[in-house]
Amino acid sequence: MVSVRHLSKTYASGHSALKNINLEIARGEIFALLGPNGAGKTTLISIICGLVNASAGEVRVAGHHIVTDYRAARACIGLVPQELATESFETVVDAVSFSRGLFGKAANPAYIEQVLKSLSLWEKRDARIMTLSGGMKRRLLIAKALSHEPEVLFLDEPTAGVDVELRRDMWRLVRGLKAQGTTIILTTHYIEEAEEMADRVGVINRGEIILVEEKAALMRKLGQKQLAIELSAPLAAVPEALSSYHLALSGDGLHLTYSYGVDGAVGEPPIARLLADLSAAGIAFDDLRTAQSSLEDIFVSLVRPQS
Ligand SMILES: Nc1ncnc2c1ncn2[C@@H]1O[C@H](COP(=O)(O)OP(=O)(O)OP(=O)(O)O)[C@@H](O)[C@H]1O
Repeated sequence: MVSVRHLSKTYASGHSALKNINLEIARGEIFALLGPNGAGKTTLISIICGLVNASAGEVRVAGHHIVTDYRAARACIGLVPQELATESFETVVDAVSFSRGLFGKAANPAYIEQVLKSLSLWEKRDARIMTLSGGMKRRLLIAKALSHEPEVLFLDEPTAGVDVELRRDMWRLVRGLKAQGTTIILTTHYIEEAEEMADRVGVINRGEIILVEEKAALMRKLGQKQLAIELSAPLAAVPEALSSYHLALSGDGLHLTYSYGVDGAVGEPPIARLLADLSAAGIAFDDLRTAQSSLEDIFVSLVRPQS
C-alpha cells in the first residue's frame, strides 16, 4: 500500500531529517512508527502525504508515484494531523462534507452520516466547531480525514493529550477501520499504544529506521526474563552438567545469567531444577535476582544518545 525507497530529506537549514528510509507497508495492516521528539516521524508522513518535498528517493501509495501522480496518490490518503486548523464558525457536517469535496468526490450524505455516527459526532452535526470539546475536535479531525473514503489513514500522534476513555475509543475506532480494510499508519510516543494497536512496529531515530518488527516478535522479546545468580566463589567455567541451560558466566566468574522466555514457553521455566542442579554440581550462591525486559526498555536502549 505504501512503498518508501531510499528516501532522504535535508531541510534548507542543512538539517538532515531523514536518511535513506526504506519501508514497505502492506494493505490492511496497522503500522506504528515510534520515535523520540525530532526523530523525523512528521517529516516522513508529510512527504508521503505530499506536504513536504523529498530531497532524494521515491514514494508510491497504492502504486501511484507521489510526485508524478500526485492527485491519484493523495486521493488514497486520509491524514489526521496533530492539531485542528481554525474553521471555528463552520458546522461539523459542513466541515466534513467540504473536506470530501476537496478531493472531487460526489456528495454522499449517507456516508458522511455513517462516519459521524461511528465517531459519536452525529448528535453534534449542526454544532459549530468552536463549541466542541477538545475530544470532539480530535474526532472531527478523523472524520475529515475519512470524508473521501481513503484507503490509507495516517494518524500523527492521535491520542497525545487525550483522556484514557477517549484514547480507548480511538483505539476501538482504528480497529474498526482496519476491519473494513483500511491501512493505518500511526505515529506515537506511547509504547502502550503501539503494543495495543500495531501489527508491526517501526522505530525511527535521528532520521533513520533502526528497527521494523512484527509486534508478536517484539512481545517475545518483551517476554524475555533473566535470572542472575550471584555465586559465593568464582567459577572458571560452566560445568558440563549444566550445559543444557546455556548459562552465561561473567568475566570475573562470580555471576551466572540464565535467560528464558515467558511467552510461548511450554510449562514453567525449570528454575527449581536449575537450582537443584547447581547444588548437585557443588556450586553455592549468595543471591538471586530476576529481571524482565519491556518494550520500553528495548525502545530506550535503541534510541539512547551515543556518548
Ligand atoms: N521546516 C523545517 N526546517 C528545518 N528543520 C526542520 C523543519 N521541520 C522539521 N525540522 C527538523 O527535522 C527534524 C525532524 O522533525 P520532525 O518534526 O519530523 O520530528 P518528529 O519525529 O515528528 O518529532 P515530534 O515527535 O517532536 O513531533 C527535527 O530536528 C526538526 O527540528
